[in-house]
Amino acid sequence: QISLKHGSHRSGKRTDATMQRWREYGLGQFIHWGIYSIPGGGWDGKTYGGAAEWIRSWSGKDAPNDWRKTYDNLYKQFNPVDFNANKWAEQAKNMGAKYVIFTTKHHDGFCMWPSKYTEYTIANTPYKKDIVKEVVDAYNKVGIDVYLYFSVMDWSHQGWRYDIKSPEDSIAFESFKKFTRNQLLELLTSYPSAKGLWFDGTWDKSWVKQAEFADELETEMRTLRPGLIIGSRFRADDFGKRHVDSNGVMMGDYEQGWERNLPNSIEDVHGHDWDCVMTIPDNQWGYNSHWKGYVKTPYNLIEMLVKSVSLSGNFVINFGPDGKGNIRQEETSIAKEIGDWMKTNNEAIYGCSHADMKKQDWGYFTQKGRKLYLTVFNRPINNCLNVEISEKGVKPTKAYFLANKLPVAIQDAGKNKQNNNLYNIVIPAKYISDKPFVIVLELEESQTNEKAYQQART
Ligand SMILES: C[C@@H]1N[C@@H](c2nc3ccccc3[nH]2)[C@H](O)[C@@H]1O
Repeated sequence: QISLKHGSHRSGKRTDATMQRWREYGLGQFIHWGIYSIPGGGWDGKTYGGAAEWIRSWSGKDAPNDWRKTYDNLYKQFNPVDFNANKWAEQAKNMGAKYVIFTTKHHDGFCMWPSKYTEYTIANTPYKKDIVKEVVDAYNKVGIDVYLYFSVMDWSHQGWRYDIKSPEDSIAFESFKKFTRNQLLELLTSYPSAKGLWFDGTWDKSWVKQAEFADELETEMRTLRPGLIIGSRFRADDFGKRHVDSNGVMMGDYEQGWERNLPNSIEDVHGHDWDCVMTIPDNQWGYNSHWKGYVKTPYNLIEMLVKSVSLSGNFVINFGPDGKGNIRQEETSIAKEIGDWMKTNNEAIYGCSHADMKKQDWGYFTQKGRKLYLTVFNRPINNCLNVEISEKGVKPTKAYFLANKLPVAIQDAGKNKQNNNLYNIVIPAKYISDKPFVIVLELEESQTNEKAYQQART
């Protein structure tokens, strides 16, 4: 056990109601929208390969000439005439998202809210109005919780440094730290209904060296907003360790490392709460006019969602509106397809978590109470879903299609060395589905609970 002043201040999951609500979301929407959405990964008719929200950082042959000056003047033309936060919120509601993470400020430093601490904000654009407020109000109105994305790294601020290598760096970075704290307290004060902050841009040495400052700032924010949810990406510990501290204890309230990546087994999760944030194309968060490479289908994304919930995590799908405030057609049709699936099957997602069951090839188990939800992606040729019930002596009581409650047969599938609690759930051969479907398997009360209950009665 290494003695730490600025490591994790809690071990194990948070048990408060606010965090339990977060745990039950299942599906979230990420929105990356900012000045980078104007060029959309290209300029002067040329498109570039990198992640479009990083376009300000491109240079040389990868960017138009004199690009930095051009980029830094783009805000003067930011006027998203098609932006309608209520339309976005409606679409997210229909998709089945329970929370949204919205970019208040990305690495380029442009603020989508009228911050008092810099001129580089929405207030100084033709649009003028407070976009963060419009998004918060619209999403809250339809019952979707809002989380504010905030990039600590801020290329627009004079005091930003990638590392602190001189007294000058140190003085500059002190002004940057003051600015960052001011903006975070400003966001929490201005948007009190925001449930949490999703931090990014915290990997550079300059910030990693601020263990004490970041720890105190986190404490200050949590005091200002009791229940605030902050992930493991915000701060590093006394020795620069991120996400988990030098004693292997997770920092923050949930593991925030699953970016465009998913855990593969419950062992990868280490008992943490976690979210996975995922792009629809390969690696574009901000709007890119020319998606290159593979674009995930609705069913790729639904499988990732079900896999996330089966491993007790949340799955967050990214949308990148264009410079005029339109959500592109590809994203709109994916949202619709996912929403249609969720309307039928969301009972297998909301409030569900990992089931202690052996992973099967046909798909995934999620669980809520004594109900197991079997989401089938790979229907076996013999129509038999193998199920091994891990809880000793616990038997299934009934099985049925979630969609229409029609019963399905449960076959005892004999015994083997490791487990004598094997069953086949038999899908009727005549049942045809071109989409993933869910079978509910209800279990008896667990023996341990039952025994405890009986003892308690005596
Ligand atoms: C949620 C995502 N995090 C940002 C990001 N910047 C990175 C730099 C290096 C490696 C991964 C990165 N992800 C992406 O721009 C997006 O905002």
